[in-house]
Amino acid sequence: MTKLIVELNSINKTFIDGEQHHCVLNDVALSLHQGESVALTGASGSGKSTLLNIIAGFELPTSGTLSLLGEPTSHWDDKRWSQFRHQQLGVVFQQFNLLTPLSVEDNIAFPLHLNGKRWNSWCDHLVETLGLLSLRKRHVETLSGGQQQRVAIARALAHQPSLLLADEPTGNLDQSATLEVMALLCQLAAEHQTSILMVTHSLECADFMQRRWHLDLGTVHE
Ligand SMILES: Nc1ncnc2c1ncn2[C@@H]1O[C@H](COP(=O)(O)OP(=O)(O)OP(=O)(O)O)[C@@H](O)[C@H]1O
Repeated sequence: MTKLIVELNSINKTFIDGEQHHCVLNDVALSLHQGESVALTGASGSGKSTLLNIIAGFELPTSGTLSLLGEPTSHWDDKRWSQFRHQQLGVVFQQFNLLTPLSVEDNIAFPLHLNGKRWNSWCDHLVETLGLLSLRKRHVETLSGGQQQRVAIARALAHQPSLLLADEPTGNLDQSATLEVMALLCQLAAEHQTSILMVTHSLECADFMQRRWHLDLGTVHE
């Protein structure tokens, strides 16, 4: 059996808004192994981003346990969370979240700096595969949406993370760019057995993933 990258047990998340208690996740139990890919689907407001935020440590569950790479996170301090995010986690956002004053190359190198690493042959491979070779020195704000999304993917994979969280990574792209970017994302993640958890509203994108988790009324159906 391959390594367990994410394990959620009896996860509950309730947001309190004044007198109102809003239960978003109800007794969620899930596991994601090394190299597996999962599409996370569900209606707007069903809790997809909340689940991603809990796995990335940006939000705490109300109750339940989260283990990452086999380690329970309940006693992790900020330093341990930062270490996990810098070394093991890659994130692709719908709005790219690139560092706009920087070039393509500097954006991709950013996670390497956080880990005390230097540009290497894997980065060259990412740049070439994602069609960014001629754009390396360009400032990211001068690029098209599709080009920026490819930079975001390169940046998320540059440090060879164990886990890639992607929130609607092709939400801003047209149909043909979506299919191309999805295929590249899967190919590159597979090269280092990176597990993927991807939020999507598109069944076409979901089909690129091996499994599907559907969130409905706080519960995940596979
Ligand atoms: N910080 C917060 N405080 C209060 N309620 C919140 C908070 N964050 C999220 N929620 C509520 O939790 C529910 C789930 O939100 P979430 O953003 O996880 O949904 P989603 O499935 O990602 O939606 P979408 O597809 O529209 O992005 C929503 O009803 C939202 O209003």
